[in-house]
Amino acid sequence: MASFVIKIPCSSANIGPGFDVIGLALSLHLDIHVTVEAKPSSQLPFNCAITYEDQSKSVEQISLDPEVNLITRVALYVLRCHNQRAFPVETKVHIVNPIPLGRGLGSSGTAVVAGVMLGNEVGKLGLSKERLLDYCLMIERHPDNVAASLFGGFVGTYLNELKPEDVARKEIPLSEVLPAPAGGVDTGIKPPEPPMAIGHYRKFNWAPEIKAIAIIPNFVVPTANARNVLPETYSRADVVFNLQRAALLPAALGSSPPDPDMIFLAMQDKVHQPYRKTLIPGLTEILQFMTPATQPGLLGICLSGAGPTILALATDRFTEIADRIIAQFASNGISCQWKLLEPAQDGATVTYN
Ligand SMILES: Nc1ncnc2c1ncn2[C@@H]1O[C@H](COP(=O)(O)OP(=O)(O)OP(=O)(O)O)[C@@H](O)[C@H]1O
Ligand SMILES: N[C@@H](CCO)C(=O)O
Repeated sequence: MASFVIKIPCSSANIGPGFDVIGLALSLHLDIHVTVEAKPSSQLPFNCAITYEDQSKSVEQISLDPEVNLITRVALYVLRCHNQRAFPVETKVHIVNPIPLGRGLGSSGTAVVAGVMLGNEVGKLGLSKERLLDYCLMIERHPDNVAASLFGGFVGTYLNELKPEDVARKEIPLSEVLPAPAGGVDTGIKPPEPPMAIGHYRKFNWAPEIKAIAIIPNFVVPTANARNVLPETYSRADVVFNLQRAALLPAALGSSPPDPDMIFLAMQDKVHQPYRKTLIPGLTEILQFMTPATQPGLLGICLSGAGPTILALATDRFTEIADRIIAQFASNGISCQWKLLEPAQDGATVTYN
C-alpha cells in the first residue's frame, strides 16, 4: 500500500497592479491524504473514493464524485493524457480544506494544482513541476494563482507567445479538457495535451518583516463574474500607471527594512480594482482610508485575487488593522473572518508516509 500527503498553499493574485501576473503563496494549505491499496479489482467509480473535510466554513457542497470533483477530475485529465483511464485500484483521497471557496485566496488554483500533483503521483508519471504548470494552465488560464501555489513564494509569471498551432491547442474550450461527467462511464476519448512550456515564473525576494493580513468577507465573488466586469480595452494612461507600479512592486516588497510609502504606492492599481468595486460593498472606502499615514504598521492594501478578500501587508498592529477593515464591512452589513498569514515558500509538496 502506498500512502502520501500532498500539501498545497493558497495564493493571493495580482497584489495591486500585477493583474494576471503576480502571485503570492500563503501559509494556509490544502492537504490531500492519499492511499493506494493495490487491490485486484474495485467497485468504485474510476477506482476512487473521496472524503472531504471542510475547515473553510464555506456553504458550497463539494462533490465526492471523482468525475465531478475539481481535484480528481483534473487528476483524471493528467492520467488520461498518459493513457491511464482511471485511478489505480484502489485509491482513497481524503481532502482537508481550510481555504474559503470563491473569496480571492486562489481556492480553485490550489485545487487545480492538487489535481495535477495527484495525477502525477498516482500515475507515477514523473512530470516536472514546470510541465505540471502547463497542465494547470489548460484549466485555469491565468498563471498567477497556480504558479504561486505550485512553486511557492512571491512570483512574477508570464505566458509564452505560442506558435499558431500551439495557440489553437491552448485555446481548446475547457469542456474538451475536462469533459462533462459521463455518468461514471469512460468515454475512452484522449483529452488534448498541453503545449510545452506555456507558462513561466520567476521568484522575487520577500522582506521577512512583512506579514499578510487576509480579511475574508462572508460572501462569494466567483472569479468568472469578477472577470466579466472588466473592460476589453484600457486607456494608455491606465496601462502606463499599472506598468510603472508593477515594475516597482518586487523591489518594494523585497527590500528590508520595508518602506511603507514606496510599498503603498507600488500596490496601486487601475486595471481591475476600480471595476470590481461594484461587486464588493465598502471596497472604495477601505482602499481610500487605510494608508500608512492613517494606520501605523500598514504598508499597503489591495484586493486579493478577484476578491472579496482584502489583503493588507503590514509589519505590526495586525489586529488593529483587521478590526478597522472589518468595521467598514460591518457598516455595509457584511461580517468577516481574518487570518494572519506569511508567504509559503515551499509551494506544493508530496510526503510519503
Ligand atoms: N478543494 C476544492 N475541491 C473542489 N473544488 C474546489 C476546491 N476549491 C475550490 N473549488 C472550486 O473552485 C470554485 C472557486 O473558484 P473561484 O475561481 O471562483 O474562486 P477562488 O479561486 O477561491 O478565488 P480567486 O481565483 O479570486 O483567488 C469553488 O466554487 C469550487 O467549485
Ligand atoms: N488574476 C486573476 C486572479 C483571480 O483568480 C483575476 O484577478 O481575475
